[in-house]
Amino acid sequence: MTGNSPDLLIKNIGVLATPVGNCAAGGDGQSDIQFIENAFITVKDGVITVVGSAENLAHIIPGEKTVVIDAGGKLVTPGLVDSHTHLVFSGWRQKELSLKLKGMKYLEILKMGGGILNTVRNTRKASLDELVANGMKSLDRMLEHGTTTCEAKSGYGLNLEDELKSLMAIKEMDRYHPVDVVPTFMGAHAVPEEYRENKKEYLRLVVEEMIPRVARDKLAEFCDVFCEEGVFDIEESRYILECGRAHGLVPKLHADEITPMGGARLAAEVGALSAEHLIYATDDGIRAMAEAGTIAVLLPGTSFYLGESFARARTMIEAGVPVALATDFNPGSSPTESLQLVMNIACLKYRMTPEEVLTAVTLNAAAAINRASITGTIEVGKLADIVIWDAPDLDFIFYHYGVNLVRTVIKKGRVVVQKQERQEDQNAAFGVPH
Ligand SMILES: N=CN[C@@H](CCC(=O)O)C(=O)O
Ligand SMILES: [Zn+2]
Repeated sequence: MTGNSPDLLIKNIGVLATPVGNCAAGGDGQSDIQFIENAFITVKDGVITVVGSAENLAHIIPGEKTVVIDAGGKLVTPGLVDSHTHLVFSGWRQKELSLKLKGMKYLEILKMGGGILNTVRNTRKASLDELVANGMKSLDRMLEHGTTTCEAKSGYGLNLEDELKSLMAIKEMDRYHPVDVVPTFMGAHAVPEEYRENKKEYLRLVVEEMIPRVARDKLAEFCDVFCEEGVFDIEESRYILECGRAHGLVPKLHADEITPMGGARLAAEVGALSAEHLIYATDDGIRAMAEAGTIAVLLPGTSFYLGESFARARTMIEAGVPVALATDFNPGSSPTESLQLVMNIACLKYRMTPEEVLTAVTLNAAAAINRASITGTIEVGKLADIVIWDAPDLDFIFYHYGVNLVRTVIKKGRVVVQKQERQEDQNAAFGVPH
């Protein structure tokens, strides 16, 4: 009897909101959300076994060991998926803020040897353990804000040894932290200072030494390149991504972030799973992505933080490109772990609806890192990655902004975040003299 009873029962869900399916949703499909009122969920061995509405709850027989969570009539969604982060680094860059306020541009700071190159100097000096400790702290913050899976890029090592160290740090974090961490190799994040006069030689190092080693040691699933003016141009980016693919690394691309370079089209041409940023993607690039089925990973927090324009999310959705949203968490252009904040910015600045945003941070984000068959929706057979919000409905989390509205986070069926609830009676007692 106990053998068949669920490990976890979440009951009294006011409204359960989830996309459905295992594939990225574009066009009208981006706003297809299933809403179930008065819902419950059961979980066994970390996997969702039943999603039902209250009238069927009587059929569920909890065992002695079943953990029962009362969702208190609140909103429940899938755990959030952050599909673009630069999680592994040492040293924050708060000094750049005053430069930015004086009008200095992101690429100017990089050209002076600051920006990414500043972080490279600090990351090279850091030990593996230090990188893991820094990353774990940020993963804690992500989890508190509802993120249950994230992607993480290397790219602050920029030599064989330190790129491997960064990817090993990701592996360690994935092993020890409840958040699942999916690794991307990004040795082509910048040209390191020692190769400034000899970029060709750095390209050779990436292609002939780093990629084969990363692939051999199974340290990454994806290969990403910063395709940008003064960093890697279109043909250099194509060369690196094709070499990565030949070694089994799926292409991704930082495309058209600060300069319109034709990155969106390149991503489509090389069969990239996703193109990221896309602030200056052209109509032609967007069409090419729609035809190729490339997912757009948009990063509105970065536009907000750099004072740049906002990507044309509505044009992309209307063209049928599936849109995902991510933090771009990094120490320079987007120092935030909160996907919730990004959801708010996307709603208000991209004019994406709450339904479109929910798909963008769950199903589409999972698809952008090849995880849509196991997470990103609340459906039988998927991992029990679930958030209970201190909110009565989906609209509320877009309306009440700038605060953390997560109440409970469940990862693979285990409660990993539980906020202290204010008791009704405590509320009632408020203002009563002692
Ligand atoms: N644009 C390139 N890489 C990061 C920024 C990294 C940094 O500034 O340290 C991004 O995606 O925004
Ligand atoms: Zn990035």
